[in-house]
Amino acid sequence: MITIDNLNLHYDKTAGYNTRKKTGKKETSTQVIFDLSLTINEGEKVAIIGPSGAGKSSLLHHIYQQLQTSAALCSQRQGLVDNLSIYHNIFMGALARHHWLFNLVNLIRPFKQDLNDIATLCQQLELDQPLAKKVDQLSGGQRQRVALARALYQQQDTFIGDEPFSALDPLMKSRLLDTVLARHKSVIMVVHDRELAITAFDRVIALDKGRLVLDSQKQSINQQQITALYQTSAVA
Ligand SMILES: Nc1ncnc2c1ncn2[C@@H]1O[C@H](COP(=O)(O)OP(=O)(O)OP(=O)(O)O)[C@@H](O)[C@H]1O
Repeated sequence: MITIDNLNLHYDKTAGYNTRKKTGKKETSTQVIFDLSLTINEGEKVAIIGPSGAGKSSLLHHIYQQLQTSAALCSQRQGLVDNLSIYHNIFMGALARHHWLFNLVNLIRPFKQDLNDIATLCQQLELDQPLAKKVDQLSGGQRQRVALARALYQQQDTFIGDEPFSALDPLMKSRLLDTVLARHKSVIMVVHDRELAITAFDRVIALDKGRLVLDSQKQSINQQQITALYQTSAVA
């Protein structure tokens, strides 16, 4: 599904992420990923872990750039439109599936089918708020579930998530993760909860200071190695 070969990713203040080669001139950018090679096959459920600033979001951003229209992204930034309703924010996930005229009519006067589908989705995500409510009136955890619902409503085979449950309590986090895993063939997700990463995913990838330091299938994960990764980083 995706092959990354010796990736060196830089973050430039003006141009954002880029993969340019070193020129020898004075550097104006920061390198965030170093010599990273990785293959992720279709059907895999992969957790990306690592200490803060390790490069997890940068790697996820690069993966999404490669997959683009074939993957649904649920990023930390959410990108919700504050003065639109829950319904409208979630329906945006389906815009690419329909003709623009259908989208326009549906946004002005929602079709029953979409209203029902989105209401069902909200129930599954335990979001018990009126669909007409504007998202700027929601809590952090409710907003996170609207962003998650919008990504699920894209109905893609691949889900890419950057800690999409950070504002939720552990039990709800675990239930919603099960929903995301069940609804997608492939999942690549940054997960801050190490325990959850190890128990719920088939494969765990760890980054530290921009480098791939662990790539392990669930059955052969070395818990001590993961603990050490976070301890080393805390004292560094
Ligand atoms: N907008 C930005 N401007 C400058 N540097 C950035 C920017 N975004 C990321 N970086 C740099 O890239 C490095 C990796 O950041 P990234 O967000 O990928 O890490 P992360 O592992 O996802 O961290 P966290 O767990 O805290 O979200 C950081 O050290 C940071 O300094």
